[in-house]
Amino acid sequence: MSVIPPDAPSTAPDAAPAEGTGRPRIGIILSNLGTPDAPTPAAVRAYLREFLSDTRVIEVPRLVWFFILRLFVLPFRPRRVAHAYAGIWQEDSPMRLILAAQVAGVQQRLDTAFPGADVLVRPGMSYGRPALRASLDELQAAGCDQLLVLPLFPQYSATSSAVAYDQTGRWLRAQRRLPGLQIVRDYHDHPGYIAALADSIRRHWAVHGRAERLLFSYHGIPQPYADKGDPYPQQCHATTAAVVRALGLAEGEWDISFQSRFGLQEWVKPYTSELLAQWGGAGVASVQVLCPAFSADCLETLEEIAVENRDIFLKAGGQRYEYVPALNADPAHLDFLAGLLASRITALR
Ligand SMILES: C=CC1=C(C)c2cc3[nH]c(cc4nc(cc5[nH]c(cc1n2)c(C)c5CCC(=O)O)C(CCC(=O)O)=C4C)c(C)c3C=C
Ligand SMILES: [Fe+2]
Ligand SMILES: [Fe+2]
Repeated sequence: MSVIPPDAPSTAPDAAPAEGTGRPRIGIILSNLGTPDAPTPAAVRAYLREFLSDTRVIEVPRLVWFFILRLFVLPFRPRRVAHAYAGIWQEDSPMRLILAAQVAGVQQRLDTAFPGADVLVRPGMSYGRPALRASLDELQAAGCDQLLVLPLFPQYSATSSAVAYDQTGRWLRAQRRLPGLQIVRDYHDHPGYIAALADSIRRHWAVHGRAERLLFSYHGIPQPYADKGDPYPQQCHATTAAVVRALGLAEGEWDISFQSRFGLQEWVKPYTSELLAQWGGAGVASVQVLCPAFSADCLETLEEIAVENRDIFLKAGGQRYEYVPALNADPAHLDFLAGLLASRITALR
């Protein structure tokens, strides 16, 4: 369970802004969801306990969920999920490795764009390591008095992006000397992001040729969350429409679906696995799947989409299945992210 810091500001003296440069020192956090420390049941259990204790993610009444989580989820799920992580693990979790590469690439681009300026870029996970709040501590200790937080969720959801706001808010609550702060809420229809996605598909086509269908598969959320006003599904549809326009796709050449369903509730539909099974059975021979909600490859893309859903499609009768990788640390993605941040930095100077 995450520990909320005390409301009173810390007794430690806050670092002063950088002196002598005449410019504010700017700290940037690239934030993602978080991932276990190791592909083991113990590490996955610790990760799931923190993640699934967040009321942003699970809206079941606390006492009821306390028992469900401890009696039915944490004793069983970690073993199965750890096995899935073991299948995608590199020297570390892909999400953490990719975030480190994204941070390095954005730092290098901002150093070039703002020569002589003090811009520090750091990674920050909502759950697990490196924690968003620890990176904020680090930036503050380095004297940053202007902070920019960029959650790497292109489409806003209360279950993902809002957690980065919550973590930042908890950190602020414990500070006496507050920095200037901006948080990027979403970039689901930003022309640079749409261009980077469309370009990644064109590059995939250049190597592999085209398939009969292009499927845009997004991480799902429970349908009741959408009914209560979470704009995530609309933003997923808007991203898809913009990429479809950029690629000039015709009706019938593409579709949209939602993956990663968890629990017994109804989630936003159609479900990726059901749609792929239906297509395979209906004679669709080839499909390419893109996951635009994920700025970095992770368990949900490398295992659920690239392995599990491939099996579903091929077993149902499909013949060719390809996953188009996430934007990760592609130069076009890093250029876009650095450009998005540069426009905010310019407004600060
Ligand atoms: C109610 C449960 C969940 C909601 C709502 C949810 C929303 C959501 N998640 C992401 C991005 C990622 N989720 C990832 C893993 C993951 N997600 C859930 C549950 C919900 N997600 C679980 C339980 C897990 C862990 C794996 C498992 O037990 O099945 C990941 C991958 C992390 C990794 O380590 O690789 C990402 C990324 C978004 C964008 C989102 C809402 C839009
Ligand atoms: Fe998730
Ligand atoms: Fe999943």
